[in-house]
Amino acid sequence: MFAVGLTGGIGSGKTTVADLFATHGVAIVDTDVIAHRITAPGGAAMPLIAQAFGPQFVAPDGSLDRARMRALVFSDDAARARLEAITHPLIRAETEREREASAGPYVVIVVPLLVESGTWKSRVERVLVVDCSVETQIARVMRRNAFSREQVLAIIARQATRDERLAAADDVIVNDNAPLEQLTQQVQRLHQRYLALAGAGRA
Ligand SMILES: CC(C)(COP(=O)(O)OP(=O)(O)OC[C@H]1O[C@@H](n2cnc3c(N)ncnc32)[C@H](O)[C@@H]1O)[C@@H](O)C(=O)NCCC(=O)NCCS
Ligand SMILES: Nc1ncnc2c1ncn2[C@@H]1O[C@H](COP(=O)(O)OP(=O)(O)OP(=O)(O)O)[C@@H](O)[C@H]1O
Repeated sequence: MFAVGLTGGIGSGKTTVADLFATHGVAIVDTDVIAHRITAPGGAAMPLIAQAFGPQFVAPDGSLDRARMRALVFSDDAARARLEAITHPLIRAETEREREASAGPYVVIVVPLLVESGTWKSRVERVLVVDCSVETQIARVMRRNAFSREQVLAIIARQATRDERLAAADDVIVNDNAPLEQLTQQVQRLHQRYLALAGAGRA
C-alpha cells in the first residue's frame, strides 16, 4: 500500500497531525506506539533488554523502566545504539505487519527517526515533515512531560536537525502553534494530493 512516512522532532506535532489524517479514514501505523507495546509487560523486547542492560531496567510490573532508560540513553550514545539494536528490528517487523494489514486509501507511518535511521526512507513513497522551531519543541515537551529544558535539549541533540529533516522532505506541515483550523486545512490539502498519488500508483 502507498505509504507516507510522517516525521518530525520530539514535540513537533506528529501525533496531532496523524490524528487529523485518521479523520479522513487513512490508516495510521505509529512506531512510537509499537515501541511502547514491545516494552510493555510481556513485550517482545523485554527479555532482550533485561539481558543486555540488567534487571534494574525492568519495572516491578515487567515493563521497561522508561525514566531510567531515558536518563541512560540520552547521555550515552553507545547505550542508545545497544537499545536501538534491540528495539528497531522488532519495530520494523511489526510496522511492516501492520502496514500489510491496513485498510484505507493509503497508510501514514509515523516514524520519529525516519531521517536518522536511513532504512525508513526507502520503505515509504513520500516523506512528510512536521516542522516547528526548537523553542516551540522545548516549550511543548517541558509542559507535556514535566521535563527540564536540559532534558529536552539532550533528546533534541540526539535527533536530526531541522535543516536535515527539511532536506529529506517531500512535503512539510508548519506547526508553530498553528491554530487547529490551519493544521486541518494543511492536512486536507495533502490528503487530496496523497489520494491522487496512491490512485495513480494503482492504475
Ligand atoms: C528511550 C525511551 C525508553 C524513552 O521513553 P519515553 O517514554 O521517555 O519516550 P517515548 O518512547 O514516548 O518517545 C518520545 C520521543 O523521544 C524521541 N526518541 C525516542 N527514542 C529515541 C532515540 N533512540 N533517538 C532519538 N530520539 C528518540 C522521539 O522523538 C520520540 O517520539 C524510549 O523512547 C525508547 O525505548 N526508545 C528506543 C526505541 C526508539 O527508537 N523509539 C523511537 C520510535 S522508532
Ligand atoms: N498547533 C499546536 N498548538 C498547540 N499545541 C500543540 C500544537 N501541536 C501540538 N501541540 C501540543 O504539543 C504537544 C506535542 O504534540 P504531539 O504529541 O502531537 O507531538 P509529537 O511530535 O507526536 O511528540 P513526540 O515526539 O514526543 O511523540 C502535545 O501536548 C500537543 O497537544
